Amino acid sequence: MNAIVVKNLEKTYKVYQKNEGVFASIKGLWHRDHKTVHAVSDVSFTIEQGEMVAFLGPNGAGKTTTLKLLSGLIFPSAGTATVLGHIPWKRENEYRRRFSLVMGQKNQLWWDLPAQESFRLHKEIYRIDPQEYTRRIDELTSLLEVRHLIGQPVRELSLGERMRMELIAALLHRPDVLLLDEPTIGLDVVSQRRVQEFLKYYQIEQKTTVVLTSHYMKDVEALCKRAVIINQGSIKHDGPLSDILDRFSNHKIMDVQFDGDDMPRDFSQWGEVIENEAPRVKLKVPRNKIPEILSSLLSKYRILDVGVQERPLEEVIAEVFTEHKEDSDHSQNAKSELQSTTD
Ligand SMILES: Nc1ncnc2c1ncn2[C@@H]1O[C@H](COP(=O)(O)OP(=O)(O)OP(=O)(O)O)[C@@H](O)[C@H]1O
Repeated sequence: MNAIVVKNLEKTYKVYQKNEGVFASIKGLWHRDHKTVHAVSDVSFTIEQGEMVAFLGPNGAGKTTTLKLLSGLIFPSAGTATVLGHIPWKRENEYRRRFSLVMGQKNQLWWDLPAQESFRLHKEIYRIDPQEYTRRIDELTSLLEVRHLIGQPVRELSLGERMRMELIAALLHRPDVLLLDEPTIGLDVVSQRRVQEFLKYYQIEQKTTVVLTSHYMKDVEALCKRAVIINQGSIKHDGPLSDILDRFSNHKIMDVQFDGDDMPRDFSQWGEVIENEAPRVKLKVPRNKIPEILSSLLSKYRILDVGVQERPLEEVIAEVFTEHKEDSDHSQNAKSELQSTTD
């Protein structure tokens, strides 16, 4: 059953353009120039109940805007979306009780008070039974290892501790849908790992539907099987995470261990050297040429060991983003060229 259904969703903003100079400022009093920003244009996807999906894209791609639309914080310019059968921007109380939005860059807890005061407020807002509340606080604080910190003002907590408190506040009412916008941003590797492990455990236990945006591919690899890639407001890929490597990476990494000095000086005919710690070399090789390269190397050199790996997801995704940016830059250039020839 689908938990989230998004169809042709659009969000445009009209942004005031202020030109430089005194004259332009005075002119701006009478006449204002505007430009239209297409934060999200024609986005469609569905997410099944209990699925955990990565929502990926470069800066400014439209991820946060989509999550804000799904939370009902903003209204769309066009299109529809339902989350658990509710239209988010109708802001029905029943819907508010069933989802949570966590933004890594925004503090939702009271800064000067201990986290437990914010938790108590959530208890009242969501009308959580007192016994159930105590049970959930116990469970969440011990899973996230912050039980000893709930009496300390939030401003005194480290970023990682605060983020864990934010997650507790978001999960106290047991939402069926959890929207996570960069939940591990700025955290050190240990805190990131802790948050990942917690989310993995919690999602399996509670079967919560989760949409996760993260620039940190370790989060994505650890937590999600499916990825939706958005760039410049529209969806570029939607499918299993493993497909991204198949679809977008034409290369693999070949790790070759030569026998002592019996190795080539120049590898250019086989591939690009990624790492050379002679007698061990890592080569980026075309995916479809692996058997050919291997037999060529084996026929010329004594090789002790060979391994073939996928390229790091991080690298491939970064390339996908750049490719789409270049595509769009090219089409933009083509459009302006066309414009100038037709003018
Ligand atoms: N309130 C707003 N007014 C005008 N433009 C906006 C507004 N909110 C977002 N935008 C623009 O919409 C586009 C998408 O922004 P959004 O915050 O959704 O991107 P994002 O994918 O979340 O990026 P990041 O990874 O940097 O957080 C950007 O170009 C941004 O400048």
